[in-house]
Formats: sequence, structure tokens, C-alpha cells
Amino acid sequence: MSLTLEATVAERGVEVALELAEGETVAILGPNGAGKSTVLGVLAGLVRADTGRAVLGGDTLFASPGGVWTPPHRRGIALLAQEPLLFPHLSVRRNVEFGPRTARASRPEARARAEHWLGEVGAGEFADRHPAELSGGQAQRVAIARALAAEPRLLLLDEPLSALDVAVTSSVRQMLARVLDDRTAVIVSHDALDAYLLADRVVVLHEGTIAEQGATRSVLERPRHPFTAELTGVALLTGRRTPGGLVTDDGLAVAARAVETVRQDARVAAVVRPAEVRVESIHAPGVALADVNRVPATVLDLEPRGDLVRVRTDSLPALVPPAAVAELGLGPGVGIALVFPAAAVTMYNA
Ligand SMILES: Nc1ncnc2c1ncn2[C@@H]1O[C@H](COP(=O)(O)OP(=O)(O)OP(=O)(O)O)[C@@H](O)[C@H]1O
Repeated sequence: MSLTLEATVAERGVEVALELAEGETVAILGPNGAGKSTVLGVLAGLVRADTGRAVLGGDTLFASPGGVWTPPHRRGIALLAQEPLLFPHLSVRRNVEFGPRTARASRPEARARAEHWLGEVGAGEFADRHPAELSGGQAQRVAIARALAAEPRLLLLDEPLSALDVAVTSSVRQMLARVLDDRTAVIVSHDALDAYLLADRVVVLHEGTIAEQGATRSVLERPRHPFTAELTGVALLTGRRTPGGLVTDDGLAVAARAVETVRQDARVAAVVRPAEVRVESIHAPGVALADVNRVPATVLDLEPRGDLVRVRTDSLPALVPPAAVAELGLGPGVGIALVFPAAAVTMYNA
């Protein structure tokens, strides 16, 4: 079922245009308040757009202002929220039968569909329990079965993994990858891993508008917007192409490696992985090599990241072992040199 959407919601500063091909899953990524939930709300019919229209498989969901308005329950869209929101007084099986029953399926048919989807999401064994007897991960699996049993033409998922314990997110994500395969779906997330594993395409929203979009790997591996870079943990540089690399907008010359044809002087973006940036004492003798960058910087703060420490600076961030922090006496205000080879700077057209 293909989808097109164009919508503005003035009160929330949102203006977007989206297209989904049949069977495609798109991830909407963006910082808090970017408008991600608003876009889902507009599609589901919970938020009214001031202008625009949406068409799902040839049926107009809305045309604003003043045109067609299909009420939410007639759209063939299921919206799955962060919290499972199961009916507490019904058994798991009855929860999942609910959609087919309201669509006038017979009791045996509704039961068969519930069994099928509970099996698909790995929740068959708790069919007779009540929601209060489920863990968070189990309840979310049941909520997904309930959404799918209604046979939606479009599935919307609003951060479906964010309320779960870290220990269960990866198995629920794996299950989602299976049920989203070949399904037209939009998933809102804060997590690059969700996009990599669940989405064919990503749309990055920033302050209500689309900052960038495209095939998942191409957007995440060659980001052009700082938020996208932050999401994948890389540092983003933007500037102009020079013979040996680029000169950034604030005048820093960086040796870099182009991963596609980039014209001299063209606008470029480049990413550096913090793990490839070494921190040295500012007093260490500098290496004068054309293919090694040595950039003076001042430490802003230190943040533990697993067994490493992220050193945020007024230039690029670096990811270093705790021993290096101690050895170099790193702390806010300390002057250092960031050393990274040209080969660690991936440059492409902005
Ligand atoms: N019910 C509402 N009424 C008015 N404004 C709202 C309402 N809900 C959200 N907003 C505003 O609309 C904008 C977009 O919010 P939205 O919830 O869509 O963002 P989001 O990207 O989903 O954020 P988050 O990741 O925090 O959930 C924000 O400026 C927000 O303050």
C-alpha cells in the first residue's frame, strides 16, 4: 500500500512531505520536539493538518483545508505507542481478537487470527494471561500482535522499543524486523540501530522540517546534518574541497579522503569517527605529514562511554581509554592536540 503525505501543522511548526512505496519501512529520526509524533498523529487522524493531503493506496485520508476527512477508525492504520496500552480487563488472546472482532470477523476467525499473530510475535504461550501478568517486553509483543491482527494497511510505530529494558530490546527489535519485512510502515525512533535494522529509508526531522532523507545506509554513513551525525556518534565537518582535503567553515584545513567524486571548491561534508582521533599533549613534537591531521583543541568535558571516555573539545571529539585521560591530565580547559590520519576523514559532496 503506497502512501503520500504533505502536511503543515502551524501550531507545532511542522511542514513535511513524505512518500512511501508499497512494502517500504521508513524511519523518522529527529531530536525531541522535532515533530516526529506529530507526523504520525496526522497520518493516524489524531492531529489535524492545516494544509496538505494524504493518500494511502489510492484512498484520500484527508485533504486540508476543508476537503476529505476520513475518521481514524476508517483509515486502515494501526498506531503502536511506546507503552503497550493493552485492555487490562481482557486476556492477551481477547486483546488481540479485539481488532478482528470490531471489523466484524466471526469469533472462530478472530481467534484464528489472534493465534497466528501471537505466534508470529513469540507471545503464544501467554495467550491466557492478563496484561498485569506480563513483563514490559511481553506486553509490547502482544501490542504488536494486536496491531497486526487488525490487518492495517499502514503500521505506525512511535518509539516501540524505548520503554523496554535494554535486555529485551534486541529480541523485540529482531521480531519487529521480521514482521515489518514487506510491510508499509513508519517507525519513529531516536536510535540509529533501529533505522539500520528496521528501515529501508530514513527521514531526519529537525525543527518540524525534513533535514535530510534517503536510503538508510547512505544517510547514516554520509550524514549532512549535525543531528544525523550525532545519532551515529560521528563528528561532522562541513566546508569546501581543497586539493588535500577540505577547509571547514571556521577555517580549519583538514586532510581527508574523498569517497566519491568531489569538484575542487565544491561544498563538502566529512565525518570522523571519534575512536580514530588520538589525543596528544599539546607540547608533544608535532608530526609534519601531509596525510596526518594535528589540530590544537581545548577540552570542554569528559563523558564515560562504556570502557572508554568521550573527550568533548572545542574542535572534534575523541574517544580515548581512561589511562590516556590520567596520563595527559585531561579535564575542562586543558589544551591538547587531536591527531588523526587523512584516511580517517571520509569526505563527500554536501
Ligand atoms: N498537543 C500539543 N499541542 C500543541 N503543541 C504540541 C503538542 N504536542 C506537541 N507539541 C509541540 O509540537 C512540536 C512537535 O512535537 P512532537 O511531539 O511531534 O515532536 P517529537 O519529535 O515527536 O518529539 P519527542 O521525541 O520528544 O517525542 C513541539 O514543539 C511540541 O512542543
